[in-house]
Amino acid sequence: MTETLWLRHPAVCWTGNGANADNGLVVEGSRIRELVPAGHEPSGHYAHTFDASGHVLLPGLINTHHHFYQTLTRALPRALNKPLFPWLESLYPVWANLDDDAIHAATELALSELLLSGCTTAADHHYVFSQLIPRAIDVQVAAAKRMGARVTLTRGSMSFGELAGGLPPESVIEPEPVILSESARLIRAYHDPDPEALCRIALAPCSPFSVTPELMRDTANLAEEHDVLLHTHLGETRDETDFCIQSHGQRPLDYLEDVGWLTPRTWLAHGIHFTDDEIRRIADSGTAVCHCPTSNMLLGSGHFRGCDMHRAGVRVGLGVDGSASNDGSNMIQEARQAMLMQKLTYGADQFSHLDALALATSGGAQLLGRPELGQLAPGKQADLALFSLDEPRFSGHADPLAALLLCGAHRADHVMVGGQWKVRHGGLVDHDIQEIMARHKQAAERLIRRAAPA
Ligand SMILES: Nc1nc2[nH]c(O)nc2c(=O)[nH]1
Repeated sequence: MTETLWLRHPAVCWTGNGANADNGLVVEGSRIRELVPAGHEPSGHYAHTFDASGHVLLPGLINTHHHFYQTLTRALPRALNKPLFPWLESLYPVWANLDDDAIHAATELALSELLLSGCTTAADHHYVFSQLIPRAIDVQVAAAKRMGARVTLTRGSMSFGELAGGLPPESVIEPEPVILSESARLIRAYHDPDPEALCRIALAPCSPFSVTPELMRDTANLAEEHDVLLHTHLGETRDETDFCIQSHGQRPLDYLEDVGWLTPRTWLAHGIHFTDDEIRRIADSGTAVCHCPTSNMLLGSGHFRGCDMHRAGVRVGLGVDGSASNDGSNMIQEARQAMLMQKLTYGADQFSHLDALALATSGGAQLLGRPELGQLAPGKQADLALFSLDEPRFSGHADPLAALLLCGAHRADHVMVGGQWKVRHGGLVDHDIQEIMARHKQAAERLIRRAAPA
């Protein structure tokens, strides 16, 4: 018989769907078997119990946009206080020196940081390939497997170099036939469509200023052929809009439609600079958008129109973005940032802590095509995060769920992925975080040493 575990007596259990689980829930194997309402006990047998008292129990958080490798270039002086284009131009030459060890270390570190913040599923956008790392995604697959988090690894790409009028230097662009054949190889090797999947692959040409329209079209066809998702940066800055008009003769959304990407297969990162009519077209097409509040503030990219998107019916999720423009990978903090940013943009009564939690859970599950994640309900995957409120920052609170975001929770106490504990008592179960940090720090130092002076 599969192991059964009753997580009982949480301070609050937020299921994300209105169902009552005041007395916790029962996990059987990799799934949730039943929710236990107030005053009830589980209806069937359970072999073990877990005392969740004093904890807020949530669905595992879902991060829908990251660049794990950027954890190696956090708070880098040459990139500070710059908007997107100069920021990227200062970092491309550093990222050109990434190697397999660096990618492995960054993937482990980023996933550790995410798990410790209550995140159980993460989408990574890796778009830097060079002769040093022709097979970066294979390295990420191995590292993610070691960490045990659920991932969607996107095969990113850059093909539109500065000689042809794009933004990135030639050192980080690849020939398009290589991008396409590698994308197909990775899907065949690693994409798992099973609802229990720990690893999926999606295709992600980087941005309108770093790939050609031809690559966008060919990638859309490939995604259709293999039934995988599409991801790209769009609508992030005014510079990007100006670039699109000058280089492609179109606003970013027209460009997206023209290359065959305005479809439910696509989720966009950022999505800030859209008109009302463009938001309506995004909603009508079923295209989804990932909001990255901290990065948008740090790079001064603009105000995400979350409430307008919601009213129009756009599917919206949350992402920490890369750790060179955040510079952390903390999903519960990112939910707080989303709440604050939307309140600032629309008014205090227009976006609540519950709206932010929905973005960070069921919103993300929808973006990544994972209906079995993002909510607590019988049959869903047992991906859970438990936060202790036994910290000075929460002392005196009246509402545990509101306190989580208002008082600034930053660390999960226990985290489960597919029925397996990955974090217990605020620490990784299967790994030594000090060892992961030591390897990561060495890789970051090596990378900076190799880079030419700014
Ligand atoms: N926030 C970010 N935006 C981007 N656009 C692009 O082409 N690359 C990036 C990136 O790394 N971060």
